[in-house]
Parts: sequence; structure tokens; C-alpha cells
Amino acid sequence: MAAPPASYQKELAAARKAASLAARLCQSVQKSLLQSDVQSKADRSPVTVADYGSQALVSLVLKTELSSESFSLVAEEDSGDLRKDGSQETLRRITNLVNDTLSSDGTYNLSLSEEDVLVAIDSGKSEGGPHGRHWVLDPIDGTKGFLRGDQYAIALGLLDEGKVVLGVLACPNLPLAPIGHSEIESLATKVGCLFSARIGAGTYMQSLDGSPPSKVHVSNIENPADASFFESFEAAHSLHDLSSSIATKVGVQAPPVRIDSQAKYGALARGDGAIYLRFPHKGYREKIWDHAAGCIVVTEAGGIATDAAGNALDFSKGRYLDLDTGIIVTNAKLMPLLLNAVQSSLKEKVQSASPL
Ligand SMILES: Nc1ncnc2c1ncn2[C@@H]1O[C@H](COP(=O)(O)O)[C@@H](OP(=O)(O)O)[C@H]1O
Ligand SMILES: [Mg+2]
Ligand SMILES: [Mg+2]
Ligand SMILES: [Mg+2]
Repeated sequence: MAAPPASYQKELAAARKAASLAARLCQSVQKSLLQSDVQSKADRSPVTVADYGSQALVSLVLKTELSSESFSLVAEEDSGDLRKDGSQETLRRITNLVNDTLSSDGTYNLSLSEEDVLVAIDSGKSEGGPHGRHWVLDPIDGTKGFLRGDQYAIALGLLDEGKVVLGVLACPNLPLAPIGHSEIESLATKVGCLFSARIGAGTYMQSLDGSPPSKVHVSNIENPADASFFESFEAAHSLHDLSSSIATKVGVQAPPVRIDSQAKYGALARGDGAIYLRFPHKGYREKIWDHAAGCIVVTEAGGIATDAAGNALDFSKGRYLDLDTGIIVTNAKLMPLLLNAVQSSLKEKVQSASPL
């Protein structure tokens, strides 16, 4: 008899637990961020004690909860810089953060040494690929937003035979109420959302402090004039001019909503806006941890995510996404219009760049 199809329920519960704990660690750091908490990586992007602490925690919780022999994790950070001279104080701070978060939760009777933390961080070095199961983690997506006190997410997905089968997005600063409509945003709005999705089972949102989950769905807007769109806050991450030309072409009237991280996918999954456009500068290669969890959160809520050529995102090629320019996300009704506008704006961009 054939084995029943995997339901991934146990894995999803472990992923929720891991991301919620990591969110707790990140929140405590964001409240009292010190100058010495922030380092610069070799590519000059920022990394903080919270990125490292979150990665160590998630890796530890998954291993403890699932006790599976073959554990593979594809994650953004590694311990290289932490092992260098002069990093002892940073490593001590990360170790304290991880241990404090574990003991505040009380579920695990664990106390980690500095070496344990380095090993936990480095268990994220897997190359992923088309076979078997691989967890995919961005311990803090939107580190620049995190540093500004804005949006960020802990993004955790699971690949099985190259496909994303579950995803969890913890967004500690995302309001529970819809965003993008300034008239209903107020300082009193409660924040902290946890999105979770399982293949074939839909997308749910709950508050990070433990409200019961409720099912969410993408916007069913058909007329682009009623749609609003999301893009990166950082102009260095996505071409704002290009998305503005696409939005104009398709008939969007509202100004872009610019927020950091995969919180964009979460907000889209619950219908806050109808479109997400991402067009990195030439030569940038997208990493799977920047999209795996977000992608299933939005597709299980009824959305579609493709590259600029309309191809589904392929997570089976290792640590990088192999795609034609850009990522576009919207509902099934708007996708054909949006794809046309994308193609036409990209053509104009090439024509205006080439010498006469
Ligand atoms: N030049 C660039 N172009 C596009 N994306 C970039 C980039 N430099 C960094 N990124 C990615 O953009 C992510 C944040 O996305 P967003 O702009 O939607 O907030 C970063 O994730 P991290 O913050 O995890 O490093 C990083 O992986
Ligand atoms: Mg990221
Ligand atoms: Mg990150
Ligand atoms: Mg980073």
C-alpha cells in the first residue's frame, strides 16, 4: 500500500514554535539595540546579534522538536565573522540572548555554550536542492527595517522534493489590522502577526501573543484602479521607477506602500493590497530564504507569485532562485494585466538604455 501523503502538521507546529521564539528574541533586541550589536558583512549588508540569535534558536528548536536524523537547513547567516578575533563580546551577547529566550519560554531545559551557538548557526549551511527535505530560514528578513524600528520578519519554510510545502512568517511589527490605508492606521493598533501555510490547507494568521488562527485570503479586486501595491522600502533593493511605470500602465492609482521584508507577502495574503512588485538592480541574485515562506503564505491564500516572464518561482536549484528578472505577486484576476504591463515596461527600459 502506498504511504499516505505527508500532512506536515508536526513540522508546521515546530516551525510556528521556532519562529515565535525567534520573534521574542528579536523584539527584545529591537527595544534596546546597541551600536555594538550591529556588524557589517563582507557584502557590506548589516547583520545584528538578533539575526545570529534567531538563526541559532530556530535551528535548535527544529532539531529538538523533530529529532529527525537527516536535518538540512538552508539559512542566511554563518559563524565565520563570529569566530574572528574581536568578536568574543558579540558572541557572548548572542549566547545570553539565546539562553534568556529559552528560559523565558520554559519549554526547554537547555543552556547553550558559545560553541553550541556557533554550531547551531552553522547547521544552516545546507545547499538545498531538488531532493529530500530542506528547511529554509531567513532569521531576520529586512535587517535594515529592523534597524530603523520598522518592519521585519522571521521567515521559515520547508522544501520537499524541491517544492515549498509549508511556511511561517513571524512579523513582530506588523499591525493586526490592515495596513496601507492611512486613515485606519493609528498608534494604538496592536502589532505582531504570525502567518502559517501548509500545502493544500490554506493560510492562517494569528497574533504573536497567541490568539486563535483565522483563515486569510488575498484581495479579490479585479479593477487595477482599486488596487494598491507593495514594494521594498529600500530603493537599493528594488527599482522604484520601474514599478511606478508598471503601476501607471496597469491603471493603479494609489501611491506605493513601501515596507521592508516578507511582511509584504503576509500583508498581501490577507488582502491589505493587491500587488507586490520586486525588481532588483542588474546582476543581483535572489536567495531562496527571501521568498520561500512568503511565497507559500501568499499562494495558499489564493495568490500567484511569478518571475517577470510569468514562470513560477523555482526553489529547487540550491541557495539561489534561478529566475528571469523580478518577482511579481498578485491575484489570478490581475495577473494577466500585470504581466503585460511588466513586459511592456521592461521593453521600454531596454530601449531607453540602448544607444541610438
Ligand atoms: N541589492 C539588492 N537587491 C535586491 N535585494 C537585496 C539587495 N541587497 C539585499 N537584498 C535583499 O533584500 C532583502 C530585504 O528585502 P526587502 O527590500 O523586501 O526588505 C534582504 O534580506 P535581509 O534583510 O534578510 O538581508 C536581502 O537579502
Ligand atoms: Mg532576507
Ligand atoms: Mg536576513
Ligand atoms: Mg541579510
